Amino acid sequence: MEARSRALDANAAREAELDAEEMQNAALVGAGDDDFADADEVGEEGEGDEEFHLPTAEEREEEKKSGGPDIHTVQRRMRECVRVMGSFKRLAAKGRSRSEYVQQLISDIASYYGYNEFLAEKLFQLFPVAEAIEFFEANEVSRPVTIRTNTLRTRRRDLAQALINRGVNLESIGKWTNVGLQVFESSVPIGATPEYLAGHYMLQAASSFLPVIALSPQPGERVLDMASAPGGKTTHMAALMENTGVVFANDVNKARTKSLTANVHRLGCKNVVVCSYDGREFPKVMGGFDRVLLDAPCSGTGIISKDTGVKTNKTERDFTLLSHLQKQLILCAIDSVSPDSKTGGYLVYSTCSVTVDENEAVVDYALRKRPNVKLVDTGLEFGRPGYTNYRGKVFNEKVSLTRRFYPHVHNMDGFYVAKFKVEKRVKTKPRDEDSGPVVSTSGEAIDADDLKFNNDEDMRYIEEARRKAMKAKGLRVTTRRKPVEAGPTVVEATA
Ligand SMILES: C[S@@+](CC[C@H](N)C(=O)[O-])C[C@H]1O[C@@H](n2cnc3c(N)ncnc32)[C@H](O)[C@@H]1O
Repeated sequence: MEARSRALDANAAREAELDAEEMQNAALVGAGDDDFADADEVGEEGEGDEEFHLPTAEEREEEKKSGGPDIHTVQRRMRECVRVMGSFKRLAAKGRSRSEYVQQLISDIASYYGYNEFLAEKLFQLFPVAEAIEFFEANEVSRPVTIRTNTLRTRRRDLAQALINRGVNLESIGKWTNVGLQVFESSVPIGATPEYLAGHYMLQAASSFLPVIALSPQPGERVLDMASAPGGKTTHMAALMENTGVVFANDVNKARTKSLTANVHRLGCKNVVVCSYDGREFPKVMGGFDRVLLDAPCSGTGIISKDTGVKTNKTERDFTLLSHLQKQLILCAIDSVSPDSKTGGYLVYSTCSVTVDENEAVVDYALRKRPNVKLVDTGLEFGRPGYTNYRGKVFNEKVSLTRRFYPHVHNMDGFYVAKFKVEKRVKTKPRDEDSGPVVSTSGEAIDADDLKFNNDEDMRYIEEARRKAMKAKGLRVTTRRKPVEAGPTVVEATA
């Protein structure tokens, strides 16, 4: 009886959630002005004379076999599905479920925008229905060209003047940055002007300014940029530090450190040391930093408008491997920060991806494995709060202090920023001769084993993802492999 009542409560809660989502969708549909947002204007019956029919699973199969529907059918179907899902109870066809509309919509999004269905679904799930369409639409449009003034060489107003004199039409990006300029049009190539060659600016996406602003490195500090090539953020940090202290600019990829070194020289950064280690070797190779930036290797789902290959070249396995690598890197980054730093003791974690696996899940994992760190405000003036509850996963409530940035909301690349304060680890009386339980800064006792990177756990997920990927490709699935100690593949994306 009790269980039944709990189930009814859960159902009612889910219904209420869906109703709220419907209202939000309806508001978005009403507010937007893109192709899909005017769905309601065509009235209760939908558009055109022909009544809309949601294809059955069999009809969808037939459609696929015959080479897929024409673009107008797909467009109309997407509009209709968005409209129906904006007010499901009222508009859905009798006997058809919400998941049938969702499946159809995801499949149409994939074919219309050119994604594989796996990624289309993963990204679709991040937003209410109508907003998801806005996100996919925004990925079809290039973001504004932006540059960052190198304050080691010039002032923004002098740079703006010099470029205007060369026929560049530009404006400041926004109040949140005093070094950014947005280029509207230019009669000269912006990556080859004398000012560019003299290092007066860096061609850099606006979103890339955010983690450095959040980290806020100070003059005289010792800073690590753990994954730094080609150096957009390293050189920004060097400038904020006024060429004092030291920035260790590391990247595992030796070839990429060439462009990093070139940028360091061009921009006149004298406080940068370039090195090439796997980030997972820190802090063994070096530690005790006042601040660390981990601009992690990621899937690049925030920069699809720049790299359209992401639409089709990512599988579930890639996300599992990346999340695994990101978790390993973030623990090493935390351990490289000096909790005794007089001026800092901070880590910023960022990615140019919008998936939860690469962002909130990694941050939440770090909080669980390192009880001596806490999330703090990023200090950024805008951005949506990180998810604390996502599709059944519940994260630490402080994850709401992290920030998400989206192309359709902020007109910049999709991005994620989290800022941690690292405090001292406190040990209580030893359990045996050489090790004792660690307690969190809140005094909670933590099992020492729990602090280690759980390789086996992640390898199980990786193996499962490999099997699924093989199945999806129609390949025969081999017997389950034992977890191996192999380092994950590095999938790169530049911000
Ligand atoms: C998002 S990009 C960094 C962009 C850079 N921060 C910037 O602003 O110009 C990620 C970088 O991580 C590097 N990387 C990948 N795996 C790594 C690892 N295990 N250790 C250190 N760097 C790694 C890649 O070579 C790539 O240059």
